[in-house]
Amino acid sequence: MATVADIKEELKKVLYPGFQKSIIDFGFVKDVQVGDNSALILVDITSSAPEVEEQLKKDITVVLSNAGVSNIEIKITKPEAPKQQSNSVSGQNIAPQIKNFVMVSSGKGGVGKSTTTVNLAVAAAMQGKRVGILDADIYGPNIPRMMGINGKEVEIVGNKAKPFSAYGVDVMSMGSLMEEGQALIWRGAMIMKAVQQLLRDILWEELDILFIDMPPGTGDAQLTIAQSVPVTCGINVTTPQHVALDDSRRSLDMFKKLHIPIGGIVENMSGFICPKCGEESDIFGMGTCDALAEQYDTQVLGNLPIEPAIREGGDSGKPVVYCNPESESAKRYMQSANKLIEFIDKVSASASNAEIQPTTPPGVSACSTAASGQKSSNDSGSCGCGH
Ligand SMILES: Nc1ncnc2c1ncn2[C@@H]1O[C@H](COP(=O)(O)OP(=O)(O)OP(=O)(O)O)[C@@H](O)[C@H]1O
Repeated sequence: MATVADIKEELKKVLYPGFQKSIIDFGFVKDVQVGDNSALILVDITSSAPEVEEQLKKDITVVLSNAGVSNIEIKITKPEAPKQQSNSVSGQNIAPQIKNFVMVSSGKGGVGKSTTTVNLAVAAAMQGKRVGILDADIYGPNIPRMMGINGKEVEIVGNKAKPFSAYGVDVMSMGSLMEEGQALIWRGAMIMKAVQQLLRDILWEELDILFIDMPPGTGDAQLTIAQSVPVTCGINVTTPQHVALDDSRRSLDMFKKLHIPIGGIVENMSGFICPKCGEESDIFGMGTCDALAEQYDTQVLGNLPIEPAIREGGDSGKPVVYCNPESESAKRYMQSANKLIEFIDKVSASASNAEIQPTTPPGVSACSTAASGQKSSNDSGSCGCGH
């Protein structure tokens, strides 16, 4: 017969959905009682989402059945879901201690979105702002490497995770919380839950600006963030080629549909600065974002050249803006951050997400019916609701 200690040992295999830690390590298992081939497990969780409870019941049952326990009773207590009227038009903010949220997006991967996030955030911190980075790029969370905190253990305080601190910036990444490759199979409801946890279950201090590095494209994660907090503005990172600009338009259209003010466009890999002679030459094109910015009634925050120092800074966890402040790119990141801060100051007071609140119950996105057992109209992970 399994003892209480045996059962607890087995429960260490049950990870809290969206996190790398087990329900035992989180301290969520409040009581274990064993009888003749039976076990009663009491679990107290912090999420009110029904899909988290469902997932845990399934995982606990599998683990204990495999250990030979046949009669398993699981009781899960959780906080009551926030009340929401079906026709709710009130805005939501699940991280009210943060003054401004900046969503950093790109039409596609590899254009330098994370690099830009890191350098703009560090530049803003160097200008005296209290800054955080939330790496919500679940498909390629590379902020930890770029900020030099790769592989560091997350500190848990109570039921929450403490952000890391690097270059004067608070940082938390999906990459620090989940197993490698774990998110690749995520769809709809799981992505939304994970993204909300990054805002709610992380011990963010009072911040002036939280930069949110989004997964490329326009999907569930973008919509969830926009519904969960009033995003002050969105910025788009793109390379200058016309094919890249087409993808950027989708990303800029998404900001418009989500009622997010567009803070500007960063034209990355705009020309090449030779490390030997310092001369700037055109590779992918330069200045192509000016027309795009005009079309969307916004500004170009900066033109960042291809500069080996930027890539080296990313790979070695030493952001160029901090570690090589005399470089041309560091100066341009500083100017871009300045422009962004000016924009934030202008629109901060009016940031609201009241117009995009879901009319579905909490925990179920207006865009995904996965949690209610129906198949989503768009199973590719992107939002199918027209937003
Ligand atoms: N201006 C630049 N000069 C030189 N290298 C750059 C520049 N911008 C980005 N890079 C390099 O390009 C690579 C891709 O950048 P990054 O990871 O920031 O892109 P991303 O858009 O966030 O990609 P993904 O969304 O796929 O994670 C990195 O190795 C980065 O160091």
